[in-house]
This record gives sequence, structure tokens and C-alpha cells, in this order.
Amino acid sequence: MTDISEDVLKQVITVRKSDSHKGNYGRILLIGGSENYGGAIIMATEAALNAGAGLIATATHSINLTALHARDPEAMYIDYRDPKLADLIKKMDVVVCGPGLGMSDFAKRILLMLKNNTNEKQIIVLDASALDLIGEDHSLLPLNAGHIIMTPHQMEWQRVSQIKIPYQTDAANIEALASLCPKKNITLVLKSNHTHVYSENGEVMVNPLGNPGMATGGSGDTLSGIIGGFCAQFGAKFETILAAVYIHSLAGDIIYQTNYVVKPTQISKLLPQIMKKYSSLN
Ligand SMILES: NC(=O)C1=CN([C@@H]2O[C@H](COP(=O)(O)OP(=O)(O)OC[C@H]3O[C@@H](n4cnc5c(N)ncnc54)[C@H](OP(=O)(O)O)[C@@H]3O)[C@@H](O)[C@H]2O)[C@@H](O)CC1
Ligand SMILES: Nc1ncnc2c1ncn2[C@@H]1O[C@H](COP(=O)(O)OP(=O)(O)O)[C@@H](O)[C@H]1O
Ligand SMILES: [Mg+2]
Repeated sequence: MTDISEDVLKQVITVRKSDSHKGNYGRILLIGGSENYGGAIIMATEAALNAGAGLIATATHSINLTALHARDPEAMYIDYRDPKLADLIKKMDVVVCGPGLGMSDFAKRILLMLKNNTNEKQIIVLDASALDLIGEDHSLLPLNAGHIIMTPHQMEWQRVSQIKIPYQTDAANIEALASLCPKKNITLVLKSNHTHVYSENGEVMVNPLGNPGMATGGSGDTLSGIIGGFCAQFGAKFETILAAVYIHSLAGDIIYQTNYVVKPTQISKLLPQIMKKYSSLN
């Protein structure tokens, strides 16, 4: 078990090439935000945008459209009830599914649609309600994806793995991960005050940063968007995921120096500045 170090940011975040275009930085779709949880998918979208994803689409309940575009007009929108969502999923490099999705039968159908339209080139980030639905039915895991990243907090991981919170040791978590995903194309980001990240090969890295100011609804939704945005640009290497976890808490710590509470949207706002700094250090 080793701490994630600052070096991973220098390694992962590179200077952009002059002759690049938005297609070079990945197409990402974020799915979630039922009637009462629109904020979750908007925060995830804003995080993916500020983390640098090239093209962003958000599939959510239509009630969230005005709020989404008022905050982030850069994101395209599709009603998550639109049957064309299946085709859109197929075109994406990265799909983040779950923030604010809820636990309805409709949400279950969305996960099934995701599973049925995912291919081996794609990276799927599963968070929040998506994980709770998978906890109820493991067959909803999109195992044909190129890479799956699960980002549960401890209770969500308990629901998925059946390992109760006090018994979530590294050894137990690695065993549960292998049995969930025998192809081993999976990374587990187990969130807590010191998030542990588990690679497909059983490597464990611990996030040394973060603070209790981040204990605010939406911090995890923001992390899922950052992970998605980083994977869209830099690929789903283990280091990319570590860099996303690290920068989320680094931003949180910078804000916490002068603020009692860290609003998740402030984390997103700070990302481009931090990324600029580290891009010139590699
Ligand atoms: N603005 C919005 O739209 C927002 C929408 N959101 C959306 O809401 C949906 C439900 O997600 P959720 O995370 O709020 O609820 P749930 O999964 O029941 O977890 C809470 C339970 O777990 C327990 N717990 C134990 N350890 C824990 C730990 N380390 N970290 C956290 N919890 C821990 C905790 O224990 P207790 O509080 O009793 O100590 C409690 O019993 C989901 O779709 C999400 O995206 C939110 O993102 C907020 C902003
Ligand atoms: N006390 C804390 N110290 C460090 N990080 C924290 C603390 N509390 C919460 N966080 C971070 O905030 C995020 C919370 O995720 P989650 O519970 O999924 O939030 P939400 O679903 O409300 O968006 C995680 O990344 C976690 O590591
Ligand atoms: Mg969450």
C-alpha cells in the first residue's frame, strides 16, 4: 500500500499539441439526474468539462435541461428517455453513469441499455445509483467494456460487494473485485477520508490528500466527472485514475486553506488552473 504522489500529475497531464482538436480529447457521455437529483449530474458534467474532456453530452431528465445549460452550455443534452440514447452510447469513448440516477425501474432499464450498447473500446465509470442497482443485480455490470471504473463510497461498496464497512480490508476488497469482474478490466476507487484505489492486478494506492470540508453532497459526483474527463483525454491507465483522485483532493485542500466548507463546484472551477501548472512540469 503506497500513497499517491504529486508526481502522478506531472506524469499524466501533458501540454496540448498545437495541431490538436476536440476529437483528440475524448467524447464523454454522462447519464443520471432524475427529477430530484439533477444537481448530481450537473456537477459531474461540470467536472468533466473543467477536467478537459473534448466533447461532452449529458443524458438526464428533461426537467434539468435549463439548469444544465445555464451552468454549462458547452455540454450537449439528450433526454434520457429518448430511444436515440442507445446509439449515442455506442459513439462515446467514455460513459459516466449513475450520479443522481435514482433506483427506479427506469433507471434499471438505463443500466441494461448501457450494458447492451457498450463495446470493448469504451471506458465506463459507474458511480452512485448505478452501483446500488448493480448491488441489487450483478448481471447489470457492463462486462464487455474495455475498462470499468467503479467509484463507490463505503456504503455503496458494501451494497455491491456484501462486505460490511468495518471488514473492507484490502485483501477482502481485491478478492471481491476479482469475483465481480473475472476479466480483470476494472479499477475500484473506494472513497473515504483516505480513498483507496485498487488496480486490476491487486495494486493498492492511497490518497494522502483531502479534508472534512469536502464532506458535502456532490463531492463524489464531481470526482466521477473528473475521472471521466481525465480518461477521455489521457486514457484509462491506472495512473490517469490516480491523477484524477489526487487532483480532486488537491483542489479541495487548496480551497480548504481559506474556506470552512469546500463546495464541489469550487473544486471543478479550480481544475484548469491546477492542470495548467502541472502540464508544464513534466
Ligand atoms: N445534489 C444532488 O442532486 C445530489 C445527489 N446525490 C445522489 O443521491 C443518490 C444517493 O446517494 P447518497 O450517497 O447520498 O446516498 P447513499 O448511497 O444512501 O449513501 C449514504 C448512506 O451511506 C452511509 N455511508 C457510510 N459510509 C459512507 C461514506 N464513506 N460516504 C458516504 N456515505 C457513507 C451513510 O451513513 P450515515 O449518514 O448514516 O452515517 C448513509 O446511510 C445518488 O444518486 C447520488 O448521486 C448525492 O450525490 C448528493 C448530491
Ligand atoms: N472527511 C473527508 N476527508 C477527505 N475526503 C472526503 C471527506 N469526506 C468526503 N470526502 C470525499 O468526498 C467524496 C464524497 O463522495 P460521495 O459520498 O460519493 O459524495 P456525493 O455522492 O455526495 O457526491 C469522496 O471523494 C471522498 O473521498
Ligand atoms: Mg456519491
